[in-house]
Amino acid sequence: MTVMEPFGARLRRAMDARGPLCVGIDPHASLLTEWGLNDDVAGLERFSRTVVEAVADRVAVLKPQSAFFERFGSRGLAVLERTVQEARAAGALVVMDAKRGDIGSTMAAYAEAFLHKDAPLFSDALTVSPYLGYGSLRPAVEQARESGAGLFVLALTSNPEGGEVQHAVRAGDGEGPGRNVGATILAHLAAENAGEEPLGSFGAVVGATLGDLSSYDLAINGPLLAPGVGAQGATPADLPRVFGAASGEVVPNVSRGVLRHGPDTGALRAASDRFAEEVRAALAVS
Ligand SMILES: O=C(O)c1cc(=O)[nH]c(=O)n1[C@@H]1O[C@H](COP(=O)(O)O)[C@@H](O)[C@H]1O
Repeated sequence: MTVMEPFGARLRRAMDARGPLCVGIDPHASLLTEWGLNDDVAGLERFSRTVVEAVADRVAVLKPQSAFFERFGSRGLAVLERTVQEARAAGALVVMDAKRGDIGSTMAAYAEAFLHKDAPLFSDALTVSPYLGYGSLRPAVEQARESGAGLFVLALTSNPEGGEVQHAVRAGDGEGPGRNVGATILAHLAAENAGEEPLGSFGAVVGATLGDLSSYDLAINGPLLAPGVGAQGATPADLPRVFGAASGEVVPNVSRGVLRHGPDTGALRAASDRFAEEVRAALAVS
């Protein structure tokens, strides 16, 4: 049996070859309508195929948002399976954005669904929520290691409501004041990725919308998925200010900012290329 190279190594190579941009496949009902498609399974399939055709051969990562597929039940999930397979076949890494999180024994089943090498929805990485406690993600970490896959763990999310959980300060552990929950998640990830080269497989989600993050230790030796560029108001030029010395590990995600240019594949490609170029210029480490 061939064992797949770890996700972190595959991602590093893809980022170096293609640039770090991640394009989200988020088939909102409103976008289907804007594209002249019906809000049904056929519309969903055309939308997703078009995005894959337009950009899967040029961006490092595609991130389908599972909710927009689950909306259509089993037929929507069948479209999601094909989308993942076609995107991977075209050379993109796929991050399944399903934000799963549960008690450990149930988490093992979620991990099997998305990260077991024989799973119909096998993806290169999965977004997960650590808010049942980081340790509840252990089975997903183990499954990812076994499959050469990765995780993106919600640490500091892009939405304004996230702070009430993620900025909460834990009681001190006897060695000084406690740190906030987001920082604790980052510390767990740094431990997970320790010693991995060229990059660990266990990434954090850190919103590009959050402004100066210099009070956080973002050096987790893993990728930082940064949603919020485009429709949520962040720009590629903001990235160095937000991520500082960790900018080289940032995978900025743009969904609606690219998708609103469809349904023409050329226009989608051009929009993705523009973001890719702006990101590359902004993150160029001198
Ligand atoms: O995990 C994510 O991808 C995610 C985390 C986060 O903190 N904020 C966030 O917007 N996302 C996702 O990133 C995408 C952002 O989409 P746009 O705002 O259209 O670019 C959506 O699929 C969100 O679900």
